[in-house]
Formats: sequence, C-alpha cells, structure tokens
Amino acid sequence: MATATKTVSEEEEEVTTVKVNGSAVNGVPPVFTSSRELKVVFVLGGPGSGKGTQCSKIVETFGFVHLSAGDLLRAEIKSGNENGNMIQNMIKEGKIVPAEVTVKLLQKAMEESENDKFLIDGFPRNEENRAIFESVTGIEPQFILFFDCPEQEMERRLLGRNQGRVDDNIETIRKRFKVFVESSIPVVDYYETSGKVNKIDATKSVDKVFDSIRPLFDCFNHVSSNGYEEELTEAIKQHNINGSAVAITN
Ligand SMILES: Nc1ncnc2c1ncn2[C@@H]1O[C@H](COP(=O)(O)OP(=O)(O)O)[C@@H](O)[C@H]1O
Ligand SMILES: O=c1ccn([C@@H]2O[C@H](COP(=O)(O)OP(=O)(O)O)[C@@H](O)[C@H]2O)c(=O)[nH]1
Repeated sequence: MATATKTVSEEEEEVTTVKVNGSAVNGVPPVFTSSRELKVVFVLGGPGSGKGTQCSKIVETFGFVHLSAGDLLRAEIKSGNENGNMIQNMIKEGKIVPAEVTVKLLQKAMEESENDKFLIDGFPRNEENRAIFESVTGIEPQFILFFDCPEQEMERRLLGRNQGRVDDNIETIRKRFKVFVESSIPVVDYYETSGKVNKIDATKSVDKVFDSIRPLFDCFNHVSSNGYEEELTEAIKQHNINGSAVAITN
C-alpha cells in the first residue's frame, strides 16, 4: 500500500533537486526548498535615501512583497532570539550583521510567502552578503534599483524620520555612511558590470521618484508578445537612455 511517508533518500533528493532558479554554485546546490521561479529586485542606496518609502509604493502598484532586511533584523531582536543582542549591538554601531543571519531570515520570509515577486530592500550590503545569498538561494536578481542621494540630504531625512530607531542619531549615521561607501557601493559596482543597475535620482519628491521607477516594473504587470524578459531589457535600456545611466557619485 502506498504511504505518505518519505524515505530519507527521497527527502534528501527533494532538498537538493527541488530548488529555486536552479544552478549549483561551486558544485554545491542551493538549499532552497521552494520550486517556484522567484523574481527578486534588490533595492539599494544609502541610509535615508528613500528605499522603504518607494518599496511601499511598488508593493501597492505592482504586487511585490517588500522584504526589508533591516526590518527582519529588528523583528529578530524583538522576538528574543539568541542572536538578538548581537544584532542590536551591530545596528547601534552601524555595522553589517553576519550574512548567514540575514540570509536565513530572507530565505525564511520568501519560503513562507505565496508570492513570487520580492523587493529585497537594504540588502546585499556587502560582498559577503551578496555571495552567500547567491550560493544559498541560487537566485540572481532581475535588476538593482540604486537610489542616488547626497549625504547631506540623507542626513536631513534620517534626523527627521522619528521612528525611534537606535541608529538614527548623528554619531551612528556618520558610521552608516562610511560603511555604505566602503562596503555597499562595491556591490553596486559589481552589478554594474552586468548592466543590472538602474540609478534613480532620489533627491526628487516622493511622487517624482516613483514616476522614474514605474516603467521598470510595468513589465511585471503586462507581458507583451515579446515576452517579459525582452520587455524588461527594453525598459532598462530606456531608463538609461533617459539620462540616468549609472555613474556612481559616492
Ligand atoms: N523623496 C523624498 N523626499 C523627501 N523625504 C523623503 C523622500 N523619500 C523618503 N523621505 C523621508 O525620508 C525618511 C527616510 O526615508 P526611508 O524610506 O525610510 O529611507 P531608507 O529606507 O532608504 O532608509 C523618511 O522620513 C521618509 O518619509
Ligand atoms: O542586510 C542588512 C540590512 C541591515 N543591516 C543592519 O541594519 C541597519 C539598518 O538598516 P536599514 O536597511 O533598516 O536602514 P537604512 O540604514 O537603509 O535606513 C544597518 O545599518 C545595519 O546595521 C544589516 O546588518 N544587514
């Protein structure tokens, strides 16, 4: 008689062969257990550049799930998890939490969601984040949104944010800016080499910034006869022609 119980070898088989977006990295298959084709957009930019604000608008209009790495880490502190103290101290100092911790939280959130389109906000923050995310999930981002904003404006916004965050004080803000330039900009540079970065002028009003982002997401709502990939490639090309070609200013 057939039974629902899987043998150990069947379970091993499932974990190693049923995986997102496929490819093994350095011969080690991703350990992601979902079989959905997930679409991920990384949203990067300095602290206070407006990433979270725009992610909310993208969620409303284009049906993505917003995963803020910072929010997931702050929830972990609140949950009383054993890593909580370490995470709290890192955030207070503006340092980057070890990749294993953040990737695990992102992975869990994606696996628990029934959606297949994710905005990952504020991650990857350094090369270690990027490499570990890629090797664990096997996911390559569709593209990168990079919010370009001068430090003076980001500082003004952060000091006015009023969310009671332990890191929105001038001393920690300065440390976060330094970490951003030294560790996060190299990730943007990495993706620039594969033409995946879409630079956004984040100094404009919230609505104007959203207007410049919108065309990059339209293809997720209406797929032309050319197909989604072609439509996205064309949107990125147009975005760059329209004067936002990538030139990292920091
Ligand atoms: N385009 C904008 N112009 C002015 N203020 C903004 C703009 N976008 C966001 N803000 C404000 O700046 C602060 C930081 O924005 P937020 O979205 O939290 O940034 P991030 O997620 O990049 O840290 C918030 O108080 C937000 O309301
Ligand atoms: O992938 C991440 C995302 C966030 N953080 C920590 O969380 C803080 C706040 O990040 P968040 O993205 O919430 O805020 P932002 O600095 O972009 O305003 C950072 O300074 C880091 O200390 C981290 O270590 N890894």
